[in-house]
Amino acid sequence: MKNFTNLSPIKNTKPIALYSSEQIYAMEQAWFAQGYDSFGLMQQAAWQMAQQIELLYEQKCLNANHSANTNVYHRTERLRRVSVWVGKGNNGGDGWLIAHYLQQAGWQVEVIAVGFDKNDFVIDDKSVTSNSKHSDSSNITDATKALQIALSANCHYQRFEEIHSSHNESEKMALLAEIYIDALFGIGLDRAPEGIYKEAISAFNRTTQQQNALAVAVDIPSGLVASTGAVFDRIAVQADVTLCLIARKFGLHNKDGTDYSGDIIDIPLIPYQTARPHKISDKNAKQNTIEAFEPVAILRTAAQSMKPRRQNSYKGSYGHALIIGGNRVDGSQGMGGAAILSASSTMATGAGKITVACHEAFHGALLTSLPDAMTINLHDADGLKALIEQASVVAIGMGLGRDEKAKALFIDYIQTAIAHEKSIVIDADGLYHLASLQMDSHELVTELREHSINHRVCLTPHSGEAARLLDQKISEVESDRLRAIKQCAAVYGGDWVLKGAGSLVLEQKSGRARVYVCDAGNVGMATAGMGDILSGVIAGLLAQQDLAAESYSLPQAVLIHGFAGDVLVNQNSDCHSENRLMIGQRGLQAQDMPAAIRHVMQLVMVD
Ligand SMILES: NC(=O)C1=CN([C@@H]2O[C@H](COP(=O)(O)OP(=O)(O)OC[C@H]3O[C@@H](n4cnc5c(N)ncnc54)[C@H](OP(=O)(O)O)[C@@H]3O)[C@@H](O)[C@H]2O)[C@@H](O)CC1
Ligand SMILES: Nc1ncnc2c1ncn2[C@@H]1O[C@H](COP(=O)(O)OP(=O)(O)O)[C@@H](O)[C@H]1O
Repeated sequence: MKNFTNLSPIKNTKPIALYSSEQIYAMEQAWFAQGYDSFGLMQQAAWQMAQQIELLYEQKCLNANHSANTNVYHRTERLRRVSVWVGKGNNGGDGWLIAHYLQQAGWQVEVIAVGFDKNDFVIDDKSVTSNSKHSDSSNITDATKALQIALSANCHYQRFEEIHSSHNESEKMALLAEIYIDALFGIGLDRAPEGIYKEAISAFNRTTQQQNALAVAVDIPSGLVASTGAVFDRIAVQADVTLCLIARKFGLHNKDGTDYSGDIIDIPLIPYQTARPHKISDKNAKQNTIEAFEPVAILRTAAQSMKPRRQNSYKGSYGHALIIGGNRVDGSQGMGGAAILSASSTMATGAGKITVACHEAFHGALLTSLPDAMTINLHDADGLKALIEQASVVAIGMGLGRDEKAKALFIDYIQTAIAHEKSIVIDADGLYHLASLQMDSHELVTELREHSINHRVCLTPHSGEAARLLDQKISEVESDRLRAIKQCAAVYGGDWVLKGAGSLVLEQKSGRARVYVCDAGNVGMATAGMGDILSGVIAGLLAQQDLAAESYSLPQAVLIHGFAGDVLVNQNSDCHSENRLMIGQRGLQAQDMPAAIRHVMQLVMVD
């Protein structure tokens, strides 16, 4: 859980470029093509990681001393013990060299080798002394060379296969350590770990937990797919810290990545951003290289600052948001709350005026909680279409209903909004209807796509809604959320949020799509109505024409929404009143959000 004791991330942190594993391999290849040695790169990687591990160890000792209430730090008296778990690829190669360097630095080291044959440990002096520029030019791989160097230096090792039993592996390990290094799989993982590998990952997690030890992943936690953030069958190393080599992987920040990676420390190693275009002489190769290194997404951890309003302005200066939803289909309880929640967050962002078009049955409830809103009957088509003409932004779909009557209203109101060149936000049941219209090859889908070229159209599905829009299974969307959001944009046009842990945002500008990962929000927000709140924030920002473009952008809206949730679950540290109630991950309600949104809006204001 992120700590928002200090809310400065809202204003200060820089965006971070995220890459797929294919791109990282391409970066390495471009580096080697400039004449640099692949084993040299592995040595640098391992050396820098060894340094980081020393620092992490010192930090761990300091923390332990602080919690033991002593200010004395007995560095030299401590045993420094590390257990390094290695696989057969280059990630394992990194692990062997880390073990070697830490042993040289005085650590007690044990390597747990997984998937190795006994013959792999026969010392071969030739491979240690081999100094071929590229390992491809000899039969010795970098990983083998690393293993041989560690063996020659007498690094102690055990084969996992020999110590593994269904009982307690840790009893059979020669060494119980303070730090466990996961170098089983890196970016080369391309299928579910099975058999001994699956056992090794589980044993690694069990042991680090039993020992209360620090779990440090080399490059990426084993089991996590670098390009997607997926984990097969929940089998992945649970890292406290990930030492991320070369460039940030997209998978560390999406889906399961946020659960498994822990704190991320970058070890950049090569200047892939600046060195690549200059040294490659072939014109075509140069173009390919530039394209290959375009990040797949940008991690946004900070919201943009907003300027104060002009004193000489009035409510009309800050737009009129029209929220259309909250229907009641005959015989049902209805979904009035969806529109009310959405309107309340629109208001909390500072939109000048708000009208809620919902079923008349909910007008009383709406005005009780939001007396500042205007109301109109959702089914008063003529009245509502006249209002659409006046509105600055139309947000539609939250609790709209899925019956044919609601579908007809959706078509009518969207066509009116398009005819009057309005910004449009579509959520929930609106997305349901849009998916049906796409299946029917209805002209509205094309009209909306064309409208989105020159006007803001924001669509905000979660994975289930995206699956329906794409006529795919939810598992297909979830297996590659990056691909899914791009497909949504390609089919329907417009700007998109694919909601969930590490919400993805896709914005199209000048014919170019940019994807962002918004690093805000928490699992407490996995409750009904949070999506309605998000659509309200988007509409509220879009309504305020005085804002700079970045300040009403979709990433900004998603960040403000996420930070509001974060403020709530950490609000004891952020508020000065001892008496204020705490809200935790469990029990956070969508109705708590507007107050927190107002708070975040104030935090992002420039003084
Ligand atoms: N190149 C460089 O210069 C540098 C690279 N660096 C490091 O290299 C790492 C990438 O190395 P990598 O490409 O060797 O991939 P890696 O993650 O070790 O895995 C491949 C191995 O795993 C296996 N395998 C895969 N999935 C499996 C499964 N489910 N179950 C079982 N086996 C499975 C696969 O076997 P195969 O598919 O061949 O059967 C193969 O043996 C990168 O993350 C970074 O740490 C740094 O040192 C910087 C310099
Ligand atoms: N684990 C999580 N981490 C971060 N944000 C989350 C998490 N779970 C849900 N959210 C956010 O809460 C909102 C939930 O939206 P949605 O599923 O549409 O809810 P509803 O349909 O009930 O309004 C989304 O913005 C989503 O990104």
